[in-house]
Amino acid sequence: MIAAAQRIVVKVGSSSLTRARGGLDQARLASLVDTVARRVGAGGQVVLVSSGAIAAGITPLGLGRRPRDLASQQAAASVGQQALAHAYAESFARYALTVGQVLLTADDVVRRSHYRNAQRTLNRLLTLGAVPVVNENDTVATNEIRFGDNDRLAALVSHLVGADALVLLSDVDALYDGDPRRGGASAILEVNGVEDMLGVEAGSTGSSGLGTGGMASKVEAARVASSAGIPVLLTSAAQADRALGDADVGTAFAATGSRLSARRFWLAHAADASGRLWLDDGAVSAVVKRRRSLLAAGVTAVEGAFDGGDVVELVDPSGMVVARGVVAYDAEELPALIGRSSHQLPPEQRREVVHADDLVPLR
Ligand SMILES: Nc1ncnc2c1ncn2[C@@H]1O[C@H](COP(=O)(O)OP(=O)(O)O)[C@@H](O)[C@H]1O
Ligand SMILES: N[C@@H](CCC(=O)OP(=O)(O)O)C(=O)O
Repeated sequence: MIAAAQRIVVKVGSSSLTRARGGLDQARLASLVDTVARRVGAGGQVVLVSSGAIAAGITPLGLGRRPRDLASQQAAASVGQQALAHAYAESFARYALTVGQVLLTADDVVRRSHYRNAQRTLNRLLTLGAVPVVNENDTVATNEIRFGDNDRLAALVSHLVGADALVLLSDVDALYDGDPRRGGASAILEVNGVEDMLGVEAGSTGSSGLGTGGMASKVEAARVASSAGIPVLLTSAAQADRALGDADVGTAFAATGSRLSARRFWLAHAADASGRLWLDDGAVSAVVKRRRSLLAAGVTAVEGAFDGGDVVELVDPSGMVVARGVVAYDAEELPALIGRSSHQLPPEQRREVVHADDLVPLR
């Protein structure tokens, strides 16, 4: 799958680039660069999503360990990102390759107008033969608006650049059915759909204390990318060379959905939801299976303060999110309409609550 891909996004975690007590591990970074450069030399295009700014700033600032407070994390990222960019530039220069640093905030990927901006820059860097090195812009991101971990960022960037595959590199060689630190867990070689994930426990803390998100955020990123038609390979940075070749390593997540337009992908995965609509079983089946518009008759409850035109989540009677869409009414208007069929409503209130064109099922 990866061997045949032309444009790929490779995401590498903090734990794979930095030493246990912080500070960049130049040898591991150089080995990753060797792998990426080989691929680019063979005509492939690679976007590198690299974590490690905060971890790389720990030693130069004498912090001792990964800081917990936002201001120190921002300071560490400021120092560490600079070191990271410098190290990549020097290392890729061994292959006469130029790197372009792209620091994104969640807003740059989540707001549709900004999305196109980032897309244009990344595409141009790639066509000019440079290697874009992407990270979250941690120095200005606050807790409320930041991605926090780069797995989700990598999934969004994969869609943004129309990647043929996403490779997630960590310190563990595959997804296991339980945390491998506890022992007795078995590696999962392929994930072809949600049924392969039943019973899998993906922890949300990393082993090194340097990264964030753990395996849970990688599984979620793999779900986002694969459901939008992008296959994902999850393995360790130590196996990167084999992963980008044609060796069978790690866990392969098959593409489960088809490519979505930028707008539908944004609706499904990137946009912030301002509220929730609870659906009865009939409405769930109409929306998810038959791809119909959501009518007021199938809505049982409304949560949140939203205006018509905002994005909301549609949830089934058990509370599971089954779709997201752009709602046509303000939150205050809906209670008077829900549960009523169209012929019971005045003509001006007979429009769909969420039109099928503005709705993306998530199952
Ligand atoms: N089911 C699982 N399969 C594999 N690893 C798991 C699982 N659950 C928890 N983990 C832990 O997640 C860690 C990877 O997460 P993290 O340290 O955040 O990575 P990174 O810094 O590369 O983003 C692994 O080292 C492993 O200990
Ligand atoms: N933007 C942050 C990434 C945060 C992080 O640690 O992510 P990861 O190691 O991918 O779980 C940084 O560069 O430190």
